[in-house]
Amino acid sequence: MTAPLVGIVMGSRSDWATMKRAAEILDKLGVPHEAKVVSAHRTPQRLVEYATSATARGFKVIIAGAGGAAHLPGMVASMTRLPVLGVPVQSRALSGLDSLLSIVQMPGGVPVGTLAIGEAGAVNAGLLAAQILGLSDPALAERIEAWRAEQTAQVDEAPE
Ligand SMILES: Nc1c(C(=O)O)ncn1[C@@H]1O[C@H](COP(=O)(O)O)[C@@H](O)[C@H]1O
Repeated sequence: MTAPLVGIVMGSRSDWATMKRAAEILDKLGVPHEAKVVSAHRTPQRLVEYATSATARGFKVIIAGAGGAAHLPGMVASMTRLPVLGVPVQSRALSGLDSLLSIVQMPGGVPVGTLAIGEAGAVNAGLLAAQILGLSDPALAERIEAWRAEQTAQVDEAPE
C-alpha cells in the first residue's frame, strides 16, 4: 500500500459527511491519504502525537476540519511545519460562522490556510493539497489539468 501523503483529520465522526469530500477528490486524483478523528478538546494526547509525528510519517499536507469552537486546525499547525488547510464544518447553532472565525483568525506566525464553510471547502482543501503536491509531481499535475478540463467541459454556455 502507498504511504499517505495527505493527512485528513476532523474533530468528530459527525464531521465525516463534510470531510469525505476532501477524501473523494484525493481518490479521484490518485493522491494517497489517510483520515482520522482527532480532537484538540476530546483527545488532546492523540492530537499531540498526530501533529508531532506527521512529518516523520511522510505526510506533506494536513487537512483539518472542525466545527464550532474549531481549535483543531490551529493546534495542529502549532505543532508541525507542514502546510495545514483548515475546513470550517457547518455547525448547527451558528451555521459554521463560528467554525470559520475560529480557524481563520490565527495569530501571526502560525498559518492555517482556511477554506470555505462546508463541503465546498472540503473539496477545495483536497484540490489545494493535490495542487501543492503537483508542484513536485508532474504526473499528478497532469491529472489535475485533466480534471480541470473535464470540469470546464461540463459547464454549458446555455442557461437552460
Ligand atoms: N471543534 C472541535 C474539536 C477541536 O477543535 O478539537 N473537536 C471536536 N470539535 C467539533 O465539535 C463538533 C460537534 O461534535 P459532535 O457532533 O461529536 O458533538 C464537531 O463539528 C467537531 O468538529
